[in-house]
Amino acid sequence: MSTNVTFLINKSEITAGTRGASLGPDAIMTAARTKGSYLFGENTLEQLNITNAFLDRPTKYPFAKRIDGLLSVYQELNTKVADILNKNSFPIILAADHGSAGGTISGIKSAFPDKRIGVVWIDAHADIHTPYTTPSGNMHGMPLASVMNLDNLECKVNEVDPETVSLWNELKAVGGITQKINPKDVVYVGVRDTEEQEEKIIKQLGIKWFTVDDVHNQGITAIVQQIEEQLKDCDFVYVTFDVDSMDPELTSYGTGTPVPNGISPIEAKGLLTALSQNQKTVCLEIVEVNPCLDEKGNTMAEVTLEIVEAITDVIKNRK
Ligand SMILES: NC(=[NH2+])NCCC[C@H](N)C(=O)O
Repeated sequence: MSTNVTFLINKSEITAGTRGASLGPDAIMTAARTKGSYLFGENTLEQLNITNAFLDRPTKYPFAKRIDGLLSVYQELNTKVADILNKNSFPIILAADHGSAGGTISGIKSAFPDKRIGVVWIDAHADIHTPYTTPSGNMHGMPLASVMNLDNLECKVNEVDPETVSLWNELKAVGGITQKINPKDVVYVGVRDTEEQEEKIIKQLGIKWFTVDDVHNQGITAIVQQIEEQLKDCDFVYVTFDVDSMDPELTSYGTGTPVPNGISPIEAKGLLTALSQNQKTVCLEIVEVNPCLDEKGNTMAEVTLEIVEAITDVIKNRK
């Protein structure tokens, strides 16, 4: 028996600060067509509603930009991801920006409310801000805090209005369970661009963090072993891959918030294929390809496609 894969395309790019990530999933599909790959025709493909019209009017929430739109994205993802999992299919989400990852996690938790879910967060950024601590107001910096039910008031720098607070609390409650993830069940890989408010809470919560140097020095096998050890008490694992975890010099600047000195595309592929082999892994997400910013044509999407092809192959051949 092989595992069935469902690609879920989410083109809402309302949580990043730069424009164009909504074209990321299409850029990956274009890379596939150029290459003559039928990856997206051979597997089930579903689309989420697009909320990008929120970008065409001002947002009312400076410390949680377009949180009203993101709430509907979370709600839809919560239902869709749970549905795919309940049909025994494996969701691979190709999303525009990272802000929606909290909606994906809500969907996993809704499908398995009594199970403990681990998260592998492969990214240049920690994405653990809250409206109280954000330097930018961009919601793609907050998904992890939303699923761990964090406010981080200790590091508060923003005076947040009551309407934003109420939307933030609604966002955290999507799916009915407010704390979906235990901080001990989160592992960072490649994170290297954080703010002080984030560093404080990461330390306080004791979140496991593998740096780019750890990946270079210890190698993929050792890192994956330690990730699995850290998540050994989890029933299921969600892996999310922000392409800005990779070194822009070895890929391209085709992503909204590139950061120098990342992991290599070979390391990324090794990491993701190894994590896909883990039977506990039930959902993968790939985010932040932005072809509008790509100085090398469609390179970021091409590099990403190779990784998507490799993980799909591993998952489909899983027993
Ligand atoms: N997934 C990402 N690209 N996140 C970027 C976040 C950048 C910064 N920490 C912020 O909150 O604005």
